[in-house]
Amino acid sequence: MQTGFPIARPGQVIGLLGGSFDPAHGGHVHITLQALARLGLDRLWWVVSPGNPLKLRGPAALDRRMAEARRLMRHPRVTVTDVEARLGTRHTADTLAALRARYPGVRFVWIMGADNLATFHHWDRWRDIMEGVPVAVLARPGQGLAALRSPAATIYRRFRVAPGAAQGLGLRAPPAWTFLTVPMHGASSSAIRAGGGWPAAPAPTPPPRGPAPPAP
Ligand SMILES: Nc1ncnc2c1ncn2[C@@H]1O[C@H](COP(=O)(O)OP(=O)(O)OP(=O)(O)O)[C@@H](O)[C@H]1O
Ligand SMILES: O=C(O)c1ccc[n+]([C@@H]2O[C@H](COP(=O)([O-])O)[C@@H](O)[C@H]2O)c1
Repeated sequence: MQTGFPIARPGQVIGLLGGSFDPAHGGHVHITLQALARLGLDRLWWVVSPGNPLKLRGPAALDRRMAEARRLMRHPRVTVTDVEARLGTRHTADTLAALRARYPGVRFVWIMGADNLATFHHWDRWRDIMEGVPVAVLARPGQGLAALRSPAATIYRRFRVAPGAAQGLGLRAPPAWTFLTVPMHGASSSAIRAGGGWPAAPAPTPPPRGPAPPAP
């Protein structure tokens, strides 16, 4: 099992799929395999977040999410990592800056689902992210239009890379982003949580029973 900081060599192209993974599911595996096939990556890391800075509700414990992600995602070119907890970063702009400093010469590509492109302009220093690393966006059911009409997509329209050229995305100078209309997978962590597959927190303990009410 991988522990500590993952290994990467200068010149390698590493895809970063950041997420809460609360819990990991088939949609994450699906876009990972699509990204590996379509983006010319040497490796892909699942960057399991200590907690999305925009989400009010805290996720399940990091150890638990890591263990479940590692159980689900088994591939020789994929590493599940808690680098953000190790680096002490939460915002993606900080994570990318810290990774670039720690891994000189490694080329990182930020990977996300279409729902995140739609709200990308709310992220902290989102333009620094766009201008710091190439970005790959993968289709997600019901999210395509909002993503492609989003402020981020509109402002960076000129820098969009055609899907046919996406194999070389990681070698391009940013800003450079692509939208891959891959076959879609409908899984989401929120649906799993809502279905009771992964309770957000231990079930509340019922209040202690008091004495039985007096008989009427
Ligand atoms: N089914 C999917 N198709 C495409 N992208 C996905 C899919 N599921 C997750 N992603 C992407 O994977 C990354 C991590 O997702 P995350 O861990 O938040 O899971 P989620 O299912 O989106 O969670 P939630 O439902 O709680 O928002 C995000 O960039 C998200 O857009
Ligand atoms: O940096 C930000 O402002 C920011 C805002 C929202 C989401 N993110 C990152 O986006 C990734 C996907 O988040 P999530 O919770 O949708 O899985 C994860 O790595 C988050 O840390 C980052």
